[in-house]
Amino acid sequence: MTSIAVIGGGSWATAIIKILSENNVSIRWWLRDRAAVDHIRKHHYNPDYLRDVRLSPRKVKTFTKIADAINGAEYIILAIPAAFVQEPLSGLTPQHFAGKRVVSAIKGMIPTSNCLVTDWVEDHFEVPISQISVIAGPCHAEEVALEKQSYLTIASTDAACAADFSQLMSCRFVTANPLTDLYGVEYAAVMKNIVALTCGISHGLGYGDNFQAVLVSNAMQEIRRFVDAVDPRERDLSASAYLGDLLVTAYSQFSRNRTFGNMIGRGYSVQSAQMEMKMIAEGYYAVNSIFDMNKKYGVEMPITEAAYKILYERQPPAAEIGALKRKLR
Ligand SMILES: NC(=O)C1=CN([C@@H]2O[C@H](COP(=O)(O)OP(=O)(O)OC[C@H]3O[C@@H](n4cnc5c(N)ncnc54)[C@H](OP(=O)(O)O)[C@@H]3O)[C@@H](O)[C@H]2O)C=CC1
Ligand SMILES: O=C(CO)COP(=O)(O)O
Repeated sequence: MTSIAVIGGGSWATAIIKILSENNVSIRWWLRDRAAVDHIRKHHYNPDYLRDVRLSPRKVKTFTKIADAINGAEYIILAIPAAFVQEPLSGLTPQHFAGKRVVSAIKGMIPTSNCLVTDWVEDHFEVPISQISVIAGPCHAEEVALEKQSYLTIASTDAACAADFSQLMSCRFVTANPLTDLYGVEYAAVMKNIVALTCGISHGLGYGDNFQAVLVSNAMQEIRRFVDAVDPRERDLSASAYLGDLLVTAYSQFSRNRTFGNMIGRGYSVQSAQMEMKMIAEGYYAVNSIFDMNKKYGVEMPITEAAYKILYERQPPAAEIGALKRKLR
């Protein structure tokens, strides 16, 4: 039986636990909310996210201290939005991570340093990069809860590491495939959130499917330019880890980033949209990180720039999407 610590109590953590529970695993789940822990111990479902997902008390144990959750675990899965992942892990040291594999389920960047979560884990906790992987691919927690057929990609620089964890993340309704393009997959996952957010803004402004199709096609080219500049290597961006993830997030009713953008397009301020949404839209933070990073690379990125001007320079969405409109082909 494989022992796996899951860090984070939101929708994606809950969905990942549902997938893993289909296999021969023992799950050590850390949530920051004491009341949620008590509730799960008593009622065997998460009171705040995906309430329909039943949690096996035999397989899933909850913890209020991270060090206890990761004690004895072979894998540590991080499933907290990137903007908030540092604080709960701040009491941990490289010793806590020694000999363990780390999996990032996070599609975001550490905002204070603009670094990928996997780079942060490697630097901060001295985990060899070959022992780190990411969970990627087009997969919404809500559809996992409904057991709708889904596909994931597990990316690691080490093929065996990716293959091993792919097995654990495959079940009746999920097929997980390994890939060795760790950085390409991770950057693409961060950037698709920016695109979904911009799709949402356009939709909120009244733009239709015709416009969105062109926006998404241009976005794929923007992702290619940026990823090639940051981590040049042969990769097939039409694979589901890249294009598939972009499509699901840009078009799905479940997308947090699209929903957030839609509110901005309809006139909400960033703060009021964040307050109204019960979940976190990673894209808001990603816009700032990627925009900032690109000062070094100088890649042509009209979509990210438009999103940055709207979200961080408070430029009117209608004017910025209007200007973007003239740059799309
Ligand atoms: N949802 C999905 O379908 C997918 C999500 N992802 C990625 O998974 C990651 C997690 O997202 P998701 O589960 O959807 O997010 P949710 O908004 O559903 O949950 C956020 C989680 O983060 C916790 N959190 C918020 N602020 C803090 C904080 N300051 N300190 C500690 N914990 C905090 C929340 O705790 P609390 O409940 O106590 O507020 C909650 O457990 C993101 O990077 C996202 O991009 C990837 C693929 C699919
Ligand atoms: O990454 C995700 C699905 O693959 C979740 O992000 P969204 O909720 O914004 O689509």
